[in-house]
Amino acid sequence: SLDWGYTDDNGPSTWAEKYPLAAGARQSPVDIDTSKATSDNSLVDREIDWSYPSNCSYRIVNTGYGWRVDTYGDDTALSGGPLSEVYKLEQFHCHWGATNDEGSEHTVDGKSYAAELHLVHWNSEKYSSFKEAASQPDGLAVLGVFMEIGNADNAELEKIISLIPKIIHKGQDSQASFDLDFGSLLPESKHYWTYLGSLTTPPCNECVIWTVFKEPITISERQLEVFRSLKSVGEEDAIEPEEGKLVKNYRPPLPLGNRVLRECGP
Ligand SMILES: CC[C@H](CNC(=O)c1ccc(S(N)(=O)=O)cc1)c1ccc2[nH]ccc2c1
Ligand SMILES: [Zn+2]
Repeated sequence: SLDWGYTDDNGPSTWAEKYPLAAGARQSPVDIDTSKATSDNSLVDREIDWSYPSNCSYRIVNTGYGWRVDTYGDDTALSGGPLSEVYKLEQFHCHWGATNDEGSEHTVDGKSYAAELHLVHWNSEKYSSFKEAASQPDGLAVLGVFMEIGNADNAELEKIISLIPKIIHKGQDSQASFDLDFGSLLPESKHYWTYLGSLTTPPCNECVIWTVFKEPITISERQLEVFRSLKSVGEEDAIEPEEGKLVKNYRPPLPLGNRVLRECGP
């Protein structure tokens, strides 16, 4: 069985047994209590700036915990906002729930969204590899984008969704350099919250500067169902067809504690 996962016997409440960092004081996700967010001048008009060439995505893989698109970071850049250096895009992935009233990892005043997209970057100015950066307090920068159910398909997401039938089982991947307009995967408004946190999956390293956009993007119910058709087990694991489906892969919020939650944007 999986070392960790999202079922009752290996889910988030059990992670600290094997991954002690999961019990730390700087864990993610958190509930964004908007009354606690400070819009101090430290971020005033320090908008977050990103630049991604449309051909930087080269592979989609079923990690057993969801899908992940691997990217060439060379010509990508994330800077500004809470970041002091330029970070490069390493990969992006998504978290979702079994029903549409749950699924995001961060919540806003207790409200969950149907899913949450994570664009994972690393501090290539200070560190020499993603893995090294993942062991540093300012090593990674993750952009969180809420996804809510809309009537129309999200055309950019459809390019990813059309590849999912090729990676139904854990470990399968598809080398597809697909053209993606990241602009459509990010909200129009650059209004965001930011705080210091962690990876939301084991080993839960406390190495992430989180930036969560306030404005959600939309995804259709059909597209979300395709995410839920992924399996957490390999092709060789002979199990019942309905078993092993990745119907949910989100970690519920952890206490913000005495961390500062900053807000920026119009
Ligand atoms: C250090 C962990 C890392 C694997 N995990 C991740 O890269 C990762 C990235 C983002 C998020 S989220 N949901 O917060 O955005 C969660 C996990 C990782 C990277 C390289 C490694 N080499 C050997 C082991 C190993 C583990
Ligand atoms: Zn994530």
